[in-house]
Amino acid sequence: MWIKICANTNLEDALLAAELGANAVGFVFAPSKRQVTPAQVAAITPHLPSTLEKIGVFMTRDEQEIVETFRLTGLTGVQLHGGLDLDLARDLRKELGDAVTIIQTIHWTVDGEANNAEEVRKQLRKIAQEAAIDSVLIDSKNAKGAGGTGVSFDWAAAREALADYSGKLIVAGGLRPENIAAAIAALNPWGVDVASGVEAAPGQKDREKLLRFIAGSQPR
Ligand SMILES: O=C(O)c1ccccc1NCC(=O)[C@H](O)[C@H](O)COP(=O)(O)O
Repeated sequence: MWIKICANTNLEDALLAAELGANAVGFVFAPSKRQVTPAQVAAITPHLPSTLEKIGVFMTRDEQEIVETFRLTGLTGVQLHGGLDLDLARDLRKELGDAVTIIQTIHWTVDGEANNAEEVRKQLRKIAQEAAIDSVLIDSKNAKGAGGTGVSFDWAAAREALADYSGKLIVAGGLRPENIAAAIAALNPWGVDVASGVEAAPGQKDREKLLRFIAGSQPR
């Protein structure tokens, strides 16, 4: 199982995630209580293991902003969190080549009347035909935000909509040590991603929670 520990704001937490077995760490450039600047991330990444993936999370669809941040910060991947924009993914692939891992986020709205299953299916069909995208991350969205919500979506309802997608699927949204095994059992993803569920406080990771989350992500 590929494991990404997201929304890191300091070197100690990112190193801890790596030490405990995470495959990737994330840094949020999107507006958030965990938002970091390119300068902060540029100071952190040189001290991380070279084998650890370093993913920047972007809400913007401004290609130049993403490219400049990628080049300045030592990232290995970008997570496109601001909606599906195939042109943006293609342009980033063209500009950054194989050096970048491109993760496309899609959302499951947990409040309101959205027809999530149909929308998710539609987006996955488009993504399946798009070579520029390496993997898909499905995350919860609610009135308060579209990332780091700490709220899980209805896995049973999503299961069917996700089943036809044969690419790399990463599940996020409200995952915690207590529910990670159930999420994996329900959705059989390629990877998992967490931000608030392993924190002691916003932007600060908790060693015990990290340990339990990573242990719970292992196959049984
Ligand atoms: O983590 C944030 O604060 C955040 C804010 C805005 C956009 C994205 C954000 N995080 C991106 C991630 O990949 C998170 O891990 C994912 O949204 C899950 O968060 P959580 O529900 O807190 O585990």
